Amino acid sequence: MSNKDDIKAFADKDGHFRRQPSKFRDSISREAGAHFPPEKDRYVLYINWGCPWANRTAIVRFLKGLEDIIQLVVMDYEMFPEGWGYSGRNGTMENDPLYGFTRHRQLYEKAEPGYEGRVLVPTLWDKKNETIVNNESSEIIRMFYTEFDDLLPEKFQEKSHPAGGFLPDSLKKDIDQFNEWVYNDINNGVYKTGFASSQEAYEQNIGILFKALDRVEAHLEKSEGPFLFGKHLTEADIRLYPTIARFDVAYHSLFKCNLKLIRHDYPRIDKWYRNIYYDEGDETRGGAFKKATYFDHIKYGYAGAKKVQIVPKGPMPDILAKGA
Ligand SMILES: N[C@@H](CCC(=O)N[C@@H](CS)C(=O)NCC(=O)O)C(=O)O
Repeated sequence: MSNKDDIKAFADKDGHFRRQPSKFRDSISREAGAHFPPEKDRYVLYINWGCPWANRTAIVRFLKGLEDIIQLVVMDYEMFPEGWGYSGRNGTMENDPLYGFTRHRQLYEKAEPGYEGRVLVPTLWDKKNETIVNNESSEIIRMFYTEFDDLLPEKFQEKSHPAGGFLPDSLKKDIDQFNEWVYNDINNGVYKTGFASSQEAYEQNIGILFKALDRVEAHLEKSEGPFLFGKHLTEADIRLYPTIARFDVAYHSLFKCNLKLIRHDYPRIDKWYRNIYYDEGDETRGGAFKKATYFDHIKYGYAGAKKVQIVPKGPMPDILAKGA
């Protein structure tokens, strides 16, 4: 294994972390003749509960009511020497339910013998063609919004969503623009800060990260709320949530993103976050976000990624109470 393949040695020579693009980029499509058409019991979503990118996809699977259509396989939060895998600990699977594999790399090798790229979660697997459809979360969530609608009851279809879908045409441009800086400076910004291997790279990225959080706080001040783009949940909320849910409990300590805490210093972001986490109504389809948030997996997962033996306990509680 070369240094570059080691998740714990992410930064380049100049000290800056640069994320590698995901390799598998096919699509499930409801168009006639599609190679990966939407079908019940055909696709499997592999995740762990620590990973924020995997978290988005699990959230959308719940939000769309796809639980009976797309199988979910939850691996350990621990990164083994060979990468992601199975242990049966903490409610995770004991091994791959399709093939009995103990490491996720074996699935990538089944899809592509001799595979040498990164073994990532989330992974969307096609049981019929025995291959990986896609391992890029931003694309997987968009397939989940629309491509299974013919198999879903009307209430879960995009046309029934009060805003016209999680990515409504009327907001698509604004949400795409919002996603872009949120991805660069926040979702990936925490990694650029946490995996920086020089003081200069760390200080540069932590400044960018907190400026972007200030920008979200200002955005929420102007928006009618309670969501980022108004009265209804959209992709912008789905993509920001996993990072905020990890912020105080993991990034603040383990990734040294410690200029401020969400709960103390960003009242609007914190209110937005708690509203989404605790919601059990129609907007979150009965609590999709809480169901997909496992604080212990997050804390232990990031401690493992940073090779820290002792898992920081605080701040407590993991999330402030509903009406606090
Ligand atoms: N751009 C990808 C990133 C996925 C990703 O980096 N996942 C991490 C876990 S949080 C992973 O599997 N890392 C293993 C590695 O890089 O070797 C996505 O959004 O799906």
